[in-house]
Amino acid sequence: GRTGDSIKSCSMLHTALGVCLKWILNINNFSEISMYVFSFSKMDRLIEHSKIYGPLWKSKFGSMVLVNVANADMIAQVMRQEGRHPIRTDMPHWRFYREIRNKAYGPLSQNGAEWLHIRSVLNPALLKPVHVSRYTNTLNMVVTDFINRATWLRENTGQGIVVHNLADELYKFAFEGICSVLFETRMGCLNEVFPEETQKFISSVGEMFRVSMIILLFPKFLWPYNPIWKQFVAAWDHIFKVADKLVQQKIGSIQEKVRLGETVEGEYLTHLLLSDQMTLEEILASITELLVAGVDTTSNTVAWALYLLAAHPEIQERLYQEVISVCPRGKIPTSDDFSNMPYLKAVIRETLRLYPVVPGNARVTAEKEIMVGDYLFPKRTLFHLCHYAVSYDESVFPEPHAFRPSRWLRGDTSQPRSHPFGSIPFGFGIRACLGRRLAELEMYLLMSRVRGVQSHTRTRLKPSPISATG
Ligand code: HEM
Repeated sequence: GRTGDSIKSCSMLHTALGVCLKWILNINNFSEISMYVFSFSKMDRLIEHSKIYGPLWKSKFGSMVLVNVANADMIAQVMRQEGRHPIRTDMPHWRFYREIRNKAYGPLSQNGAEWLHIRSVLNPALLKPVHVSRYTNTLNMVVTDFINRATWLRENTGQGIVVHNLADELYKFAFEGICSVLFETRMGCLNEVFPEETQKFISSVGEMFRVSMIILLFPKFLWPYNPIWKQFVAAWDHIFKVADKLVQQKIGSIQEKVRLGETVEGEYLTHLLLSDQMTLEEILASITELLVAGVDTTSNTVAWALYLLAAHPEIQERLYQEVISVCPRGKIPTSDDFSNMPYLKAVIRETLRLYPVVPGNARVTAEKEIMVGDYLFPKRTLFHLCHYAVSYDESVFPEPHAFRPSRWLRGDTSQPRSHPFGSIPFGFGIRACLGRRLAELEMYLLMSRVRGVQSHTRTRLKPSPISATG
């Protein structure tokens, strides 16, 4: 639903903007640029380009010149030369918003030594498996609510067979899940009546991302006169307003506990507020950026995984057998159970190879010149690492279009081990995804219990013993 609508409105916007940009700004490659923003089918052009131009070619994005890298060895070369403070892009529009509103920067928008400091504070509670496993109960409650809601929707609006708008429902699930961890608060996204304020918050996040790439196509001096910039600012204002309210609520409840002499316990936000390693403004900025980075990514991956499973009953069956062997009779899984579910992990891993929600990522070599292949690139070269193209390179993954989770099983000797940089859906190195462990836990918890709601695909499935509880 949401994806379909946005693609429709995007293609109109695409045509209109293409004409305006060619005319006003003399930018001719809007189709190529738009593929980053709008759809996967257009991403296939990157594969075509890598076949035509080879593993390294230049292109333009607005006024920026990109060096595209579509070869696993060369991607490894770029990533292994990144210094102590890798830069993705300067994020000038995100930074400009923070400048004019006097806000702090978070892990996505900050660079240099300040970025390293932010990561050193945020990393432990999000990346260490032992810390992340503490969010299991919180997330399991969200999964239970999601399953209840999906079951209700299927029975009441889908003639007992279909859950309509599953992508929307998964988005709400991911939003609720991440808020429950980051703000230690339930937002009510899975309630029968969807809170209006939460809806506005979600719309603002979507709006901010939608216009974010478009702004980059205009020179900075034009931003203040551009209606799109105003939308961008309004969206961020709303995101920060709601995040600020949630953080203030948490501070209020901590103060109340201290006043009553009670022990203050909590998870992520409480931990950040109680340690004095960041100012309140910095905490707010970081939490907000974590939130915007963590919703679409997780929900889209689960949506693709369910779609792929529905098309591959034999893989679905194997997954189901694994899940019930580890969690029989409706046992709710814990994080420890996933070490005995290699196939579930492989299903998610293969989904991320086929549909990496971040199909390519950027690196600016700020600190030194770097060598890629036989070429020496100067400082400040902006590389676009084309992970999507490499994931479909048959010399890296034989039969690259096949959905084959067994590629990722350790014991599977039927195929050669893939190149370590052939598919890196969470990035690599010290600037890699901060939410990886949380996203994986959230996806495994959902996928191991969701079988009973997969009938959105109109495939009749055996009812899950687990969904019967929810
Ligand atoms: C399936 C889910 C996800 C995928 C595939 C994904 C993928 C990525 C990728 C590819 C990057 C860029 C890495 C690089 O440049 O080397 C990234 C960065 C980031 N991700 Fe994720 N992500 C996911 C979920 C999440 C979640 C749930 C959160 C928040 C809890 C999150 C927070 C971040 C942040 C803050 C960064 C920026 C890190 C930095 O610049 O220091 N991500 N993610």
